[in-house]
Amino acid sequence: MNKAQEKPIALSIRNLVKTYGKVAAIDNVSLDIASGEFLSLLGPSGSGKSTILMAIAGFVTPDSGEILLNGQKIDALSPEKRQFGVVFQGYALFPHMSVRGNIAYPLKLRGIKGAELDAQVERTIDLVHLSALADRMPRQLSGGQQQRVALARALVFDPSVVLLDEPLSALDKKLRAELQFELRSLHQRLGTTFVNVTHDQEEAMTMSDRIVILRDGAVQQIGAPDSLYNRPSTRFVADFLGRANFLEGAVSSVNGTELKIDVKGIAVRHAKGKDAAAQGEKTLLALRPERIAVVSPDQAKTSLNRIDGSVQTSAFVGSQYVYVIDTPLGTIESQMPAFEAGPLRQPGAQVAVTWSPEAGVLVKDK
Ligand SMILES: Nc1ncnc2c1ncn2[C@@H]1O[C@H](COP(=O)(O)OP(=O)(O)OP(=O)(O)O)[C@@H](O)[C@H]1O
Repeated sequence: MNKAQEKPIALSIRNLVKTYGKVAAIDNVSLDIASGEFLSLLGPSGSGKSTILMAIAGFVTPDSGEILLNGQKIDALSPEKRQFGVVFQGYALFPHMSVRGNIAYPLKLRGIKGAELDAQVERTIDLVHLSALADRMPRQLSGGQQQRVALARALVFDPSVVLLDEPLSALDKKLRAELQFELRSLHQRLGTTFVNVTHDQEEAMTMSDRIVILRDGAVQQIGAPDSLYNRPSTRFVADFLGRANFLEGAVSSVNGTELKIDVKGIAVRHAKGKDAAAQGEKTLLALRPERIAVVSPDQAKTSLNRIDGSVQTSAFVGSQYVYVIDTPLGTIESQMPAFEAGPLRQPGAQVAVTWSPEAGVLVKDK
């Protein structure tokens, strides 16, 4: 059980279904979101992320199932009555109001005035680092600054839950990375419950306490970023969250701690860990590229799996070398820290590919 799960449940989704014609946009989804948790819904285009978020917000009416906030059903409440903070792509800033005016608006709607209004607005402006820009109009702001205003507008009235739909997708890569970190830091200071929709795996991993992986409207796997990354249960999850090499084979022998897997006639050692598999069983081994080293054939340690091969493609990408190696097991991708790996090996170089029996994880082929 992770830390977030020990906290009280803020939002519960039970058996939610929403179909459009023959498409199940939400296919029987159940989820508990802990109070103070940052949860991301992650999946490819069309997997149902936005529809789930819109159902939570109250803009989409589910066919069946229920949504509870702090144990109370909210299905019949209008979006305004749910009192969530929202940052959606379509929710633009009011162009005729200054930054301060935009941020004050939700408080004015709620009848807050005078010194209380001013104090809450200033506190929120500080929180998102907009003090120097508070009197500007939206058109005088960059994309990232506008996103900060939108976030401040969603936070200013202290909502218990904030819903974010691809809040950073319009920004360039560097700014997106900065704001991901800022949002994470903001969340860690505030302890508000956040539900975030994204199709960007890095963004989900950076910001979230837990990630829900969706496919065709259904939940594939839920977990903390590290547990999903290190222990994906299916090929789809391993492939969607990061990169992976997949080796198909069958168990040729089992001892106390290790399996031997026959992959194209080659014995691959795999430390069982939590993976149980019986002799003869078909297996799919997922191996992250950064767990695979490319070394000179004479350097390979005997304690590791070791396959000879030749470099097909190599690239230097700043912190890492990326290799694609032709081997009798098929092509294998490796990523190695560049600072300790010597010079980049060129296409055609004869090498050995090595990895520890602990490096891989058995996944279901779906
Ligand atoms: N109003 C609608 N009418 C008909 N079909 C819809 C409607 N809204 C969503 N869908 C369908 O439901 C499925 C899920 O859509 P949804 O927008 O929730 O996916 P998503 O994961 O958010 O995708 P994206 O990342 O592209 O925004 C898709 O097949 C989509 O075409």
